[in-house]
Amino acid sequence: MNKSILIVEDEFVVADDLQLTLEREGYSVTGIATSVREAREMVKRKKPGLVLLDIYLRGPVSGIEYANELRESGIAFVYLSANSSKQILEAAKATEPYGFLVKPYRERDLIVTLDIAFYRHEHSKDVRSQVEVHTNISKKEIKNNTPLEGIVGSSPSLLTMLDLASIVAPQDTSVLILGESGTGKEKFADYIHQKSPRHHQSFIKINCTTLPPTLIESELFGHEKGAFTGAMEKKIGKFELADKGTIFLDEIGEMPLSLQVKLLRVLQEKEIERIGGKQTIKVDVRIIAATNRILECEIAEGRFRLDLYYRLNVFPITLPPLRERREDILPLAMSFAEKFSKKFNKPFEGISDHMIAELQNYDWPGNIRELENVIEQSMILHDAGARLNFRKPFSQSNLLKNLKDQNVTQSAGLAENKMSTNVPVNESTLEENERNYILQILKKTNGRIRGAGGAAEILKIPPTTLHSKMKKLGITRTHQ
Ligand SMILES: Nc1ncnc2c1ncn2[C@@H]1O[C@H](COP(=O)(O)OP(=O)(O)OP(=O)(O)O)[C@@H](O)[C@H]1O
Repeated sequence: MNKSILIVEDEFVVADDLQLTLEREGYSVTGIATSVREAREMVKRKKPGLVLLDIYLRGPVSGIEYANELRESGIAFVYLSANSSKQILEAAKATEPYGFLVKPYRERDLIVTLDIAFYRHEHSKDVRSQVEVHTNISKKEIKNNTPLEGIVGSSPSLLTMLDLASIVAPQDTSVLILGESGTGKEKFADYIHQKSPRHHQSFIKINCTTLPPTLIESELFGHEKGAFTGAMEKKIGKFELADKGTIFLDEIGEMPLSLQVKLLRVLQEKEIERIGGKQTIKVDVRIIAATNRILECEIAEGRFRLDLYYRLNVFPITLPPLRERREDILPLAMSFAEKFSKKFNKPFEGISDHMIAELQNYDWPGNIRELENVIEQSMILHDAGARLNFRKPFSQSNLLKNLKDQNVTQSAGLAENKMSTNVPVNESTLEENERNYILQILKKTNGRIRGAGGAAEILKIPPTTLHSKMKKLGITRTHQ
């Protein structure tokens, strides 16, 4: 691998110091350019493996503008900049750099960043060569022939992401799945595992928000007997359990900083240590991480480690929100309606025109999960002999109120555009429906009420309101 570096930096002292450090660390420095013009010429002549690029340079062209040329030529680059304002970070990010170092940086950060940058560049080459091998997996073929493990949709943006997932699946690289809540990140992680050579091994999921920080470490890495108060028995952590398989770390943006260091070690050294343990244990685990947070902002605010970000971000897949792929709404709705008609043993004779229009017009802030919930609610309330009708999404009200409104509307004989069931719903059925619905949501969130992806957020009501509703409906923890 070509480990030579071109320094593009117009401050002589900084450049000179960099050169000394890099050479001491075993890298070869192909030269120092003080402007983009010089850099272009040196890249052509010396063909460096990586460019360390200052953003503000002598001459009319900035480092960020030049970065686009480097990217197009397939040359890795890492920014060096004293300015890390949001605006600069955004502009830099758009050029897909292999790293960003904020001056003044520590020598150690420089070395780690370069190590990761070379590693990522090498892996992205593997992936690129796979793209060539896979050119026959066209989007059309995925759409028509390849079993998609329950992934519904044929919008170009979804198919592009499926293409990427199919390409990266057989590779042993980490994958970072980005996207708003409910866009299908876990579904994609599952798909990647199923399509990987590890598919006969375990696929272990862990949600970094559902466990208190004190428990995550033991959950991930395990502990020895007596490691801390309450550790009565030895516990094998998820990483050991996932050995030879895949681990899915959902909501990675929520992982405490102290654990991020340990995760980095798993990625770099492929080893773990149980809490209270003395020996290191080798693990062979592929990591797929997901988040709905903007990790760059988390990094800028000191909540996420840059080195871990670069390790995980070897192959990002960004899932589009449902409102940006409206053509998928109807196929998804149909597939959920069929699923729930079987589950609730209700006939399904298609979706009413009114409902189709409402589904298409709504913006789906909770994405596919919200659509699934709406279809589930509608199916619960659906009657035989009619096409499936729409009930206002939960976000606009609560179920009880909607049903009451609907009762009033029906008894007043008004043909208002609301979900309609043909028979009036009595109060006990309303309560039962609401109770069942809340229980289902709580089951999906593993009983979690608060926070991102919690039941209150899905139901679009404050957690305190949900608590009092649960109390009123007699829902206790044992029910969940
Ligand atoms: N393309 C799809 N086809 C069919 N079902 C889907 C698709 N994408 C997601 N789903 C379903 O939508 C629901 C939400 O998906 P998933 O849990 O994968 O989203 P997520 O992005 O991981 O959500 P969160 O960020 O809240 O964890 C799940 O029930 C999943 O099975």
